[in-house]
Amino acid sequence: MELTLIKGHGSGNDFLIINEIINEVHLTESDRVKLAQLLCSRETELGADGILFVMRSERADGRMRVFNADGSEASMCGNGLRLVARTICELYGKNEAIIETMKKDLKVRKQEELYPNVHTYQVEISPVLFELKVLPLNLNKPTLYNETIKELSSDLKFTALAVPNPHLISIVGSEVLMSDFQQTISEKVNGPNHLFPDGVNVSFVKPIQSNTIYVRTYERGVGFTNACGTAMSASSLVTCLQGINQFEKMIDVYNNGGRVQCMVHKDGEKYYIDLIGNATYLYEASVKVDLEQMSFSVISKNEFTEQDAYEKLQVEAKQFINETIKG
Ligand SMILES: N[C@H](CCC[C@H](N)C(=O)O)C(=O)O
Repeated sequence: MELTLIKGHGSGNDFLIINEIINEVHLTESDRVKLAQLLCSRETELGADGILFVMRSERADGRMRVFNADGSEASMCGNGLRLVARTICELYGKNEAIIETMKKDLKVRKQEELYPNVHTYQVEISPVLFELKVLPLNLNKPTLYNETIKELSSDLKFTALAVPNPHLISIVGSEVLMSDFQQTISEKVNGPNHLFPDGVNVSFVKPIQSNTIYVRTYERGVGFTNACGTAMSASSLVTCLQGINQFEKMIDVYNNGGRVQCMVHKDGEKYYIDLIGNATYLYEASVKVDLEQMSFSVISKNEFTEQDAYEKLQVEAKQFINETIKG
């Protein structure tokens, strides 16, 4: 089959966007799994953290399905949703839209630029669920809020939540952040294990100053990524619950791929988060794919020029991280 796709990124979390609305290909479930495994491999000319399939929706402006590099499907993807928001808004000439995702239809909209000449979108991260059976996390309790998990560590405290993809979050100091502890426990909970049978995204969060945090995430189905949008949103919420940051105030979230902003809202007993960040296109490519042979070739590639503007944001973010955390 022949496909055109766009490679883009949100905070350096990179995706291949396959727009099924304009491609008019018919993809089966197994095609999607194979496309993710084949095209996302970093050994190939493309390579990415995941694939975003943009589809028509019967009730919303568009629909997103996200597959991790290992072929597993995720219920949600914050950085990816910004790219899908851009794709749908530009396709239909809109400034805001509703995107159907696996668990919920979510509001998205074009936003003021986060940095000069950086395409910026705001996406809704919701629902937020704390019940461990939703993640799932097999512990003998209904929720886990700032508590230890004895199988992982005797002193680090974790909070587990689904937004609605599953996250395990710990607020840590520089020493733990610099150690290889995150990798060790992330590999454990993402391999065959009884605690998290479906795996989990693991984030370590370092508060930097008022309304400013740094988040590093080991993603389920991928490994360490530059950033994870749902993880940064869930982490922002956890810092608000712990009184480190405030609800309804903009939080700057630094990550290894740059910076985003999160605002955490409390609506009665429910929480939701606005995630604001870049939706940057890198190139458009036409590819010829043979899923039986699991091979592909790139027929043409046209670069966008907008990455130059994003790199300036990235340089500033890196400098800030080096001075405040690693310094
Ligand atoms: N690895 C994640 C999906 C991708 C989420 C992400 N990259 C984001 O920006 O939210 C999972 O299996 O739940």
